[in-house]
Amino acid sequence: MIELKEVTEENFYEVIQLKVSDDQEKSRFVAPNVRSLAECWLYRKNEDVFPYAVYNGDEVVGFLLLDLDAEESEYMIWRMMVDAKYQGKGYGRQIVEAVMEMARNDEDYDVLIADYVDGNAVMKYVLESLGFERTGFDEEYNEVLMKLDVRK
Ligand SMILES: CC(=O)SCCNC(=O)CCNC(=O)[C@H](O)C(C)(C)COP(=O)(O)OP(=O)(O)OC[C@H]1O[C@@H](n2cnc3c(N)ncnc32)[C@H](O)[C@@H]1OP(=O)(O)O
Repeated sequence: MIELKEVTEENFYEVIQLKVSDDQEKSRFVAPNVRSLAECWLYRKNEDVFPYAVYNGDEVVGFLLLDLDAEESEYMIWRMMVDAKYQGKGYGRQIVEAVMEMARNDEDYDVLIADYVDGNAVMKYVLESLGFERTGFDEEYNEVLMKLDVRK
């Protein structure tokens, strides 16, 4: 079972050392975690971006970046990744399920969105199998836009 914990001084180095596979990196499925953390600093005044270290027991196995849009009542999985050596063990699915639970427990929010780069078969499968539906395609970023109504 995974656990989401705030990124702190304690786990920061582990988080930035996490890596996806070479193929996933070449396909640009996700930005490096160090960039995501830099973006958290950039947008810190908005107070709506939340980076998490994903733990399995004492080990940091992945990273999650949430972006909350209160006006649109939307939770967004901006970025998520599982280190290449921990992939295929169910952690990716558990991350999405954990965010679904957070959004459901937050009465101000109705919708969860997550966009993936076209060709990311694992992310497509995980989101579709959890009930997300395709709402469009972003030509600029080559991303499939996915949405889940968490109130249904
Ligand atoms: C919003 C965004 O951030 S989109 C970007 C997401 N991040 C990335 O793509 C970065 C690189 N990839 C990763 O970090 C990981 O592969 C993740 C996060 C996408 C998935 O994490 P994992 O821990 O490997 O996933 P998990 O073990 O939960 O398996 C997911 C499912 O995909 C299935 N799967 C594996 N390979 C494939 C494939 N090629 N095609 C379709 N499904 C597949 C698995 O069988 C599993 O199915 P199940 O849940 O029914 O058993």
